[in-house]
Amino acid sequence: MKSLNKEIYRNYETYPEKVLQFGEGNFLRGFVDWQIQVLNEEADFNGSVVVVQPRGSEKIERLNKQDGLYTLYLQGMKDEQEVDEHLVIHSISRGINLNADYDAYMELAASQDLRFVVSNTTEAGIVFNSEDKLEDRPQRTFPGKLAAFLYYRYKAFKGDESKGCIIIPCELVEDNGGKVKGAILQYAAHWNLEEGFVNWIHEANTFCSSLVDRIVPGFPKDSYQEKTEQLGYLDELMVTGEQYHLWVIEGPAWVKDELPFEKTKLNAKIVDDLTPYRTRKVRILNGTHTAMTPVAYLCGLDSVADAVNHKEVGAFVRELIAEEILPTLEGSAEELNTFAIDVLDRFKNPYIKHYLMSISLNSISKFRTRDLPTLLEYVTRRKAVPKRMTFSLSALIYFYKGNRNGEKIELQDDQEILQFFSNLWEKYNREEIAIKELARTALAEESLWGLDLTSIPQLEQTVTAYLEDMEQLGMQRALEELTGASIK
Ligand SMILES: NC(=O)c1ccc[n+]([C@@H]2O[C@H](COP(=O)([O-])OP(=O)(O)OC[C@H]3O[C@@H](n4cnc5c(N)ncnc54)[C@H](O)[C@@H]3O)[C@@H](O)[C@H]2O)c1
Ligand SMILES: O=P(O)(O)OC[C@@H](O)[C@@H](O)[C@H](O)[C@H](O)CO
Repeated sequence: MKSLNKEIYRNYETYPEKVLQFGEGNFLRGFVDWQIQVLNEEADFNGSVVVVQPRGSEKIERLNKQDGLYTLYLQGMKDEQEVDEHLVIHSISRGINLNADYDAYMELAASQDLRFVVSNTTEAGIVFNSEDKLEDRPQRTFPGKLAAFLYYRYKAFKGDESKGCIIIPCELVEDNGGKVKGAILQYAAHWNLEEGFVNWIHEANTFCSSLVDRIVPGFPKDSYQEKTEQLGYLDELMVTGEQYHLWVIEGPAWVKDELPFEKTKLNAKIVDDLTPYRTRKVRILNGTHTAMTPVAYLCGLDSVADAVNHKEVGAFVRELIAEEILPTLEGSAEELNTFAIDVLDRFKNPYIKHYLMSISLNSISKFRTRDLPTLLEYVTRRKAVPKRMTFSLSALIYFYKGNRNGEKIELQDDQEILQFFSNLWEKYNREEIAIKELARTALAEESLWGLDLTSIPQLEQTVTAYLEDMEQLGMQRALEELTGASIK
């Protein structure tokens, strides 16, 4: 069978290269590149995307082998109807392998057409590394690469202020636009770049923070064969995602003229302040994902849909949202409730299999940013610990024991974090410490949570009790004890 490329798929227009994209991952391909295609088709955006890989080069080579083409499945509810559609995305003109062809990257910096930069380099990507040099080909970090790119552009156009870029990071990090700009300025200072460049960064470029929302589980490993037979071609870059999408971009109103979302069916908006959208999404959607994962996985479940459809786990998830997450958020209770109902419907999407293990990646830092604020706010408002969120925290500590019914769990987190928990559970297994001490040591570790959690009244005792239940009864029965208790 042939592979997807422009020999077998020719039916599309090509456009000037207007967007530089840092990241070749599933999310950007299932979200931004699809939106660029819709902007071209419905609003004359007239632009294509050049992709660079923030680290490595293997996926860029695969992208180029397919001439930037790939099949996107969008499956789920749309306007209250079930929709299962797929289309070939052709908005990517090419990928540049920065290790092999850095010159092409420098040439792109001098392009008249280029106007936008987008990125998704995970929570770990927006960083400064003092070892990066301007002369590196390429620099190690994403901001290092972008700082060099913008400097070549500044030089190529002799500081022309009309040649700046609109930079829209998509990383799920607060103030992502400000953080990228801060890192660029740090590189400018570190590399002793001239004041004119720093002024050009401020005056000619617009850094827009953004909030993205679409569940994109990515490559359909369970249904790839079936999909390939239906399509009649091989596609290593196939992506699956839900129908729902929201892109909120914080920036000046004139950005609407350059990104004409309003002329399209896209659920994308340019706003003055994205904070309310972000807090709501991160606490309700991502927070619930992260909080349910260790509980559901240790009950023997593998996907988000399995979890919300399970009697006890589903009830746990719904009560967690209703009783603990929503009451700790600011804003209209009705709007928050509607958003939460939609999120639960999205979790049940029968078309996509969103694996709990993929959500579990870096769970400790995710709990810290997505769930701990709920726990702390609840304690402040109610003067008591939220029992379901505390149960999740206990389940998370239990998950890092690394064992499900005798099978090893492939934990994915920073090496130091994995080592910390492995040492702790080994001490417990050797009977050197009891659960109480294990709970205290884990909760007191500020490097994990950003604060000493034993300072929260009743938290240590509650976590100890839940961990004892988990150890003695197993997760399913420990959960039954909890939900049974909550019904009384
Ligand atoms: N998949 C989703 O449903 C979804 C939805 C919204 C947001 N996100 C965000 O996207 C990220 C995951 O992206 P994905 O789902 O496309 O996964 P992916 O594994 O397909 O892509 C990850 C991308 O991040 C890059 N990357 C990883 N670590 C990096 C680092 N230290 N420095 C620079 N680049 C790095 C990789 O090169 C790759 O381009 C997460 O941070 C998540 O919060 C994902
Ligand atoms: O992608 P992660 O690993 O940061 O988080 C897992 C999920 O919570 C996340 O991917 C959501 O599905 C997404 O943020 C929805 O917009």
